[in-house]
Amino acid sequence: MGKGRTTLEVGADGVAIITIINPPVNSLAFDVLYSLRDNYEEALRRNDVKAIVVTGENGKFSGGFDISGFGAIQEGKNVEQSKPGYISVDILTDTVEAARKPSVAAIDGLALGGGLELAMVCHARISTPTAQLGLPELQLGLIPGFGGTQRLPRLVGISKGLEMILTSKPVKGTEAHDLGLVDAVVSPQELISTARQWALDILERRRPWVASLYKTDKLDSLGEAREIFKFARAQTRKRAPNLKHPLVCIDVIEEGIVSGGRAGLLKEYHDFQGLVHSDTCKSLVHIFFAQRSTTKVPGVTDLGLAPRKVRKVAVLGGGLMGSGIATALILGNYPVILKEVNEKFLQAGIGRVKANLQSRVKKGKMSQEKFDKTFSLLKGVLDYESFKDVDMVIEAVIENISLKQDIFSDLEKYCPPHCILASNTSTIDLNLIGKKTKSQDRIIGAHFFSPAHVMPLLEIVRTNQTSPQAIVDLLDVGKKIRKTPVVVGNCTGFAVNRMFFPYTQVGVLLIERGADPYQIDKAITKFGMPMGPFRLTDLVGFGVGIATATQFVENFPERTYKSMLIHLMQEDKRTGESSRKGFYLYDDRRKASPDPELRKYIEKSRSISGVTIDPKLAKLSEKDIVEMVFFPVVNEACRVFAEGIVVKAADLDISSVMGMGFPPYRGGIMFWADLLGSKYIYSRLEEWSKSYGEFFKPCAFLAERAAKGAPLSAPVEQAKSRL
Ligand SMILES: C[C@H](O)CC(=O)SCCNC(=O)CCNC(=O)[C@H](O)C(C)(C)COP(=O)(O)OP(=O)(O)OC[C@H]1O[C@@H](n2cnc3c(N)ncnc32)[C@H](O)[C@@H]1OP(=O)(O)O
Repeated sequence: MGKGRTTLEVGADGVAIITIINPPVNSLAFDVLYSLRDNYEEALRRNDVKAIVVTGENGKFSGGFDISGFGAIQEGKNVEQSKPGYISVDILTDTVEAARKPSVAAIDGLALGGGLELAMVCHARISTPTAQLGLPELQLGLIPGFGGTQRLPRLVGISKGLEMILTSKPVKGTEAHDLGLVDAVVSPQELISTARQWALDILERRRPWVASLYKTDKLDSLGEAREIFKFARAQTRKRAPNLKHPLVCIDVIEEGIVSGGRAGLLKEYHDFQGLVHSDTCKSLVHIFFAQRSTTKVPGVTDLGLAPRKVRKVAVLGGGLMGSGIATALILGNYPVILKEVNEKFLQAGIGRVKANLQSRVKKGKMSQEKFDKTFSLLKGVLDYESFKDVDMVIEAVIENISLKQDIFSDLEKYCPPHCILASNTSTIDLNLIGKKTKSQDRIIGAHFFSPAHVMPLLEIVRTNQTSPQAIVDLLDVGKKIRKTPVVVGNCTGFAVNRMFFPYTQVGVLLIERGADPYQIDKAITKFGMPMGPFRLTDLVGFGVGIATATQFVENFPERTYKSMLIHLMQEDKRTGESSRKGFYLYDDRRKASPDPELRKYIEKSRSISGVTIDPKLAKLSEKDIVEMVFFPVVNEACRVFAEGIVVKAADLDISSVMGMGFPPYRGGIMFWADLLGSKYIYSRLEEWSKSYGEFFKPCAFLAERAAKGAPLSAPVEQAKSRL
């Protein structure tokens, strides 16, 4: 705290350079903003200053408002509250933009959120070609709060401005130039000198002196603008039906277009204040930091170990997972050797990797040149000959213990002694996999989610013997291939599959007792999940579903729900989406529709389970459905946390969001649960366990936290010490 500031340096040419200094991203904390104000006032006062250039230290303009400062605002601690719109109106608009000395922003690296808003207040912007410029505030459940809703549409037009804000996607300096957001693009070496000269040129009227808030040339007529807003609202409602803040944002932009930029600024300030206190904002800010904290593992990443360089990776198995992993690795610029057992399988694997890359080319996400370069990083092999210089192996063969044991013992022979030996297993104990080797310290799980080149999560599974160095190395590789790695302990299902096994099981329990499967899926997707439990089971396929469920039934017999429903359907050659029949019927375009036939399977499995219809379950409210489906998930998440499978509750939040599609704007499973309260969740589970059995029984950890009224996400030690 208190490390952020700006500096002022006045050159012989009369240009004052104000530099933002607040590592690592020069975020605009309150101390930085007040320092900026003081420097500005000084520059405006001093006779030797004719013009001003604003820039950021270390090649980064600014990553925006200091996100860690939102906590203080939420608690009502900031000074800004005393004067509405103080920063946006008093400092940025009435001091910087209205100054009688011109300002130019010199942008390198990034100008995001408040950073870009500060740049837009300046009278011109010079950028490097690769700088990232954008307003990503909506990703935090907010709207731009320093005038971005007003100035961006005035600089780039309403449609483009809306698009940039609603998608939160930044543009590069070159595109920003084409859009009119920046005035010139130059190399980093020329940035400051060009900005200096530009500022003097503005002063001497050789360049236009533009106050963006009053710019109108890019604005559409009022009638056209209203149409654009109408369309944007309809799109937004469809894309994000549970979110209010994108609609608030459109209202704020519209206010400025209808009533003028200053009125827009005031509405922006007012609405921003409301949103910053919303659960959505709290949840998304939590996710922002939780995602960045997964790589901070006590006892591992605090030992001062540097990741070793991984020059070459071998992937064993070219099936769906192996080829996806190989794709992710070559996309991250790692040379990969893909090993298969015969030429046919090898060619199929290489073909899959190629298809994965080609689909990027087709979607315009990758150039042909980049495709050629990336694909050339892949080499197929049939033996271990070329394994002598690999630094990491990721095994992704079928789930067969003895096969994997043999493979790992071969790997120990053929790979160099420092090589990390990773397995992508999702079910087999890593200690068993490494049983025939003496390399337990370098055996580690690298659990990717399918499709591995798309899904963002990577579970890094450590055993009691995995060395911290191996974990640090895999964390680094994970980051380089753009995954969010979560370090987890070795147990059935690890974090994601373990906490989510009740998700599908509870669905079956409920429909056997009379609940409607389609109503359940509807309520769950309305809550924000990409799919309800039944649609998901269809997608995964009944074969995989039964195999996974068997693991959990064997390991946790007391709390798994045993039903014959899926088996009965499978016997009738219904295997889910791939057979076009599961809980739903599927047409040629994978569109799912309810199947009246389902009833007969449910009736049969009901009688095998020996349960009866409970009329209460036939008319569950949406709220009840959500709670009955997710509280057992919370219960299992509590067990995972209490057992130390993850080091902090936030890791479960990230695992649930990135591994299962839990809505990020609800903050992840544990954060969401804490908003509802441990007592409430406990009491509901307790009540259901009396009516519907052990499946719902709250675990000891949950009972303990509920008894104390303590949050579920409080650190485990801390909770224990309170006992
Ligand atoms: C009023 C205004 O309109 C409101 C706002 O401005 S809201 C803020 C808008 N800005 C943003 O949303 C940008 C958020 N940041 C990012 O997207 C990315 O961090 C980035 C693109 C700037 C950099 O990405 P990358 O290089 O991958 O580094 P990343 O690991 O994300 O961040 C580096 C560190 O900076 C921190 N950080 C990044 N942006 C920050 C911010 N705006 N405030 C506080 N900390 C920030 C991260 O927490 C991380 O800290 P750590 O090392 O202790 O974990």
